Amino acid sequence: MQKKKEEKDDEKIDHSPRHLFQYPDGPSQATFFRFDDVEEVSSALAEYIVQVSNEAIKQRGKFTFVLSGGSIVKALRFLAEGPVFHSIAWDKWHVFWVDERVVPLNHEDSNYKLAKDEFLSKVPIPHEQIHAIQNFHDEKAAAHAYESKLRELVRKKVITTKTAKKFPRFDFVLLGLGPDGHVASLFPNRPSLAEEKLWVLPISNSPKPPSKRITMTLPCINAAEHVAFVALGSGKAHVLHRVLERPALPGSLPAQMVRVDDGNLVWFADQGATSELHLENWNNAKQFPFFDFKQPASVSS
Ligand SMILES: O=C(O)[C@H](O)[C@@H](O)[C@H](O)[C@H](O)COP(=O)(O)O
Repeated sequence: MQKKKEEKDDEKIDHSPRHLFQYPDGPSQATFFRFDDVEEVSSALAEYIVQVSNEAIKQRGKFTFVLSGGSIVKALRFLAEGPVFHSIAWDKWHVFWVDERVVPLNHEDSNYKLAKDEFLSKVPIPHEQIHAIQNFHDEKAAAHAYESKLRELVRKKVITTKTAKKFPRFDFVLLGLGPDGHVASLFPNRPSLAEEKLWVLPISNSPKPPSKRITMTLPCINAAEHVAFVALGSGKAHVLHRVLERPALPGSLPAQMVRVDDGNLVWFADQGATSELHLENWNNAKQFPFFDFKQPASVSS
């Protein structure tokens, strides 16, 4: 009888993708979506992005979308396919990067090149609305130049800001999860995690190659309207368990420091990535009907 009940509870957790997850050591909350495999995650992520994009375009005629590097860029492929592709007003999109490596934009290590090959070359976003981080072979100059560019786009009202805080408010930031808990190019136990004023920082000694990088700062990420983490595959299982279920020492897990100030933090993960989570302890998770995945995306006017 007891076993049957447990099986039933498990089933409820496994098959419902919507849970309101509360971080272990504070009031900050995130919505957690769990799916069977990468295909399902990619399709749900595409629908989520469509919904956020259409809403932003309806409200202010633009959508500001911030990309990461890493394996998750491939998960954007459903945006460039079928009815989803046709439901997006691509000419209203502005694309940014949360981090970049100091290599030429056509180099194999470039996050811009990865995004171009996997996604941007398949969708009609006007070239001048793709705001790559130009690197000049010097991470300090590049970080400074990108922050100036973002500030100029705030003045031109392409990017909004929060009135009380002086940080850009991007509509959507997409983040990958590093095996050591890093996010963007913000690595564990580094002074860059404590930055409070700057929007973009140079990184000179990244433990993940290449060592020279440029990254948005935590307050810049946390000021966004929607931040989505994507964790795929069993290689992310242990770090996902640490980030979601174990309070960490300050600075030791940058991903745990992503706490969206006044917006939505959402996790998308597959079975492999969630295999070390103790979902049976998530019984307090409430159903959170943030949006209905089954609704067809509407074309915005
Ligand atoms: O430029 C980068 O290196 C990234 O922006 C970085 O933060 C990445 O998203 C994670 O390291 C996850 O990468 P994988 O998904 O490839 O493990």
